[in-house]
Amino acid sequence: MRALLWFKHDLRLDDHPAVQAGLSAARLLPVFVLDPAQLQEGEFGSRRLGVHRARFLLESLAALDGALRQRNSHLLVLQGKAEQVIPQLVAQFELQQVLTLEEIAPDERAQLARVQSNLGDVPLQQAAGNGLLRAEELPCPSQQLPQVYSQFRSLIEERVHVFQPTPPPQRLPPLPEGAQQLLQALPTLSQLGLGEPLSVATSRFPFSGGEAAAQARLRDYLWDGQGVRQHKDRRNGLIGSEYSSKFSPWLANGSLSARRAVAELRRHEAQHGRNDSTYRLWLELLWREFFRWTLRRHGSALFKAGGLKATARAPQQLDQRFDNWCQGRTGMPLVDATMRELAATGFISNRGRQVAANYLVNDLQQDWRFGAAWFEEHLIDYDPASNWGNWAYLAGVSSDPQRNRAFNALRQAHAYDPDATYVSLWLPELRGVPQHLRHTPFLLSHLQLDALNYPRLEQIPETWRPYLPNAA
Ligand SMILES: Cc1cc2nc3c(=O)[nH]c(=O)nc-3n(C[C@H](O)[C@H](O)[C@H](O)COP(=O)(O)OP(=O)(O)OC[C@H]3O[C@@H](n4cnc5c(N)ncnc54)[C@H](O)[C@@H]3O)c2cc1C
Repeated sequence: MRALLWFKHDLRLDDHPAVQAGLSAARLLPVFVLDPAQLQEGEFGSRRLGVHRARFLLESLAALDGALRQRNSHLLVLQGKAEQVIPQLVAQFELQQVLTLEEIAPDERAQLARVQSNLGDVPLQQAAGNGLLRAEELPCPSQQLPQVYSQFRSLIEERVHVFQPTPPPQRLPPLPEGAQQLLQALPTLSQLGLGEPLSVATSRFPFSGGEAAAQARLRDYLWDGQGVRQHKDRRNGLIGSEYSSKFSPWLANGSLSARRAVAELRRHEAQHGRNDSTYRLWLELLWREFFRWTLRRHGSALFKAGGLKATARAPQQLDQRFDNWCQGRTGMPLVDATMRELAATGFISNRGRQVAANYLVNDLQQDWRFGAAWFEEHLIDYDPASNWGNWAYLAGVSSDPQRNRAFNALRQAHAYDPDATYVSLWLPELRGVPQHLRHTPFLLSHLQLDALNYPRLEQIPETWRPYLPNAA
């Protein structure tokens, strides 16, 4: 058998069913297709792929190519539309099968269908591989899974799941004759029209793309540094590399298998004992799983203004306040610091995401989908199910029955950034303001704010009154 191995959001050799399926091929052509359309503005005015994730992606592809080279193979990276590129390669090298992992998001599924249609009689074999649970491992048909996280979790936890990921192969079949000639250097960010990412001295975790970096972080968080044992207490942190696992960018592009992560977590628990923190990490990974099954079930409905609730009335306006939010210039320091960190580094904490998203939807009353699309462009760990699922949840249009999830942003600021260290890090213009006023610069006079070149809040919400400094 001569096969094409099509990598998409699964940039690894470990625990990869399509890689395993390709091992018996006489010739195997590993391919990744980069679609330049991802770099153009979409429906909501943002790109689907921004500079930070593109950097991470290019590093991940280089690492995958390196790993393949060590095993007698190569990665062919081509730009174009998969529905044209894949069938063309199949015809050119007389391949008999295309192996890949299945997709769960509607656009990606539609693309798989187009590829299959253009392949004609050549089968496109899709294996499950980026989630934790396969459909046959669920306790009920997927359409009957509970639509509320707590119930989903309880149901999944009724059974003990043992994950036994397959290790990476030692060697892969050779490329088809002549395929070497198509190999070319990866494009640079500039060639993709993205410029270069800003170099940020205060950047938190030094994320680098690729499977080896993912495995190193897994090792460090679970074994060497054992950060996992404090996960519960630290998970609301805003600064630094150790407040959470930082697995998400590798999980999102598939450099890390979720099943491998959980298998290692179980191994850690077997050796060092289970505690609230190790359990908490499992619960976080179950959130990811929950949103994956939600996306599978509801498909494109998740991307609609009303989300999964046909009758819900999510705000649908869009005005200057949205641009201010994107630029980190709303006048609410915690939100602004979060948005500036996102633009500068491509990563923000879960707490930061919640506060910023909530503020856009509930305080600024803007259309949540534009916020989700902005995150899509900027997050290095962007994942359709987790991003749009979390946004819909916060906008009150998910399958969760609770409608109003409004946060008090000022209360959050005092609770999670009590010394204003985080806002001082990302908002240099506030460093000269007395510390007790750094979360409330809107209490300063017009003259003072103008001198700082920091925006003024339109209005101080009534609910913030109890959290204003006494001096005000
Ligand atoms: C508005 C909003 C948008 C988000 N967009 C994304 C996204 O595009 N991609 C993404 O991976 N996560 C997203 N999240 C979820 C969460 O913020 C990140 O997964 C987490 O901050 C990543 O850091 P970590 O790997 O250190 O997480 P940890 O706290 O160490 O958790 C471990 C893993 O569990 C999963 N996880 C944890 N929390 C969640 C959650 N709430 N939803 C889904 N999975 C979770 C992730 O895979 C994460 O890597 C979003 C959250 C919000 C509120």
